[in-house]
Amino acid sequence: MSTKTVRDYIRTISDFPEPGIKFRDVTTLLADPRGFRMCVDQLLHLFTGQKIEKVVALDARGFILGGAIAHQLGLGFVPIRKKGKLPGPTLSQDYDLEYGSAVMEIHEDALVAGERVLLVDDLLATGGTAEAGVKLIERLGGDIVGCGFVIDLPDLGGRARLEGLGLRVEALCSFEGD
Ligand SMILES: O=P(O)(O)OC[C@H]1O[C@H](OP(=O)(O)OP(=O)(O)O)[C@H](O)[C@@H]1O
Ligand SMILES: Nc1ncnc2[nH]cnc12
Repeated sequence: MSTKTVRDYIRTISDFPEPGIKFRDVTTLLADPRGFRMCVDQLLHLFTGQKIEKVVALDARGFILGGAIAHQLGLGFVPIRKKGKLPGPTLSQDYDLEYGSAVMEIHEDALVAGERVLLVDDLLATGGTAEAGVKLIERLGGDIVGCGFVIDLPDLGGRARLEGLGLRVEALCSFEGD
């Protein structure tokens, strides 16, 4: 019987997209039927018993997980997209990345004030992307139940940043000190 964990399915590629970055690649996790199911089931399990009304996920890798989680919970899904991709009226939020900076957007009518939201992405590094998502959700009046990630890179400070905002942060595995 296989004892592979979610972490075991993740591939590391050095010097992508820039020299010095160790890219933690979830495509190898998602391509494996057991790996994909395992990570969706484990994320769901972490939030069992919580009242969640919408699943919001971050462009682009977060959509794969967020869509599967929303489907499994029978909930609606809301995308937070990189600038210029959403067709309707949007709110925008600047953010910094481990390698660059960008703008995220959400449709103005994507959430009802007070709606209880689970925020999902594949990976937490500096937390800049997730914090932009948090700000957009909160600007629409959303109430964030928690933030779920497959991978945490704690050395980059994202978990501390989100927890400093009073948010519950859950990740299935971490890579640190290497
Ligand atoms: O915690 P941070 O330092 O903000 O980094 C984490 C973000 O970086 C990656 O997305 P990326 O911007 O590479 O976009 P992609 O999902 O479209 O590949 C990852 O999927 C997270 O969204
Ligand atoms: N090291 C990393 N690997 C994969 N995605 C990332 N997003 C930000 N940092 C990353």
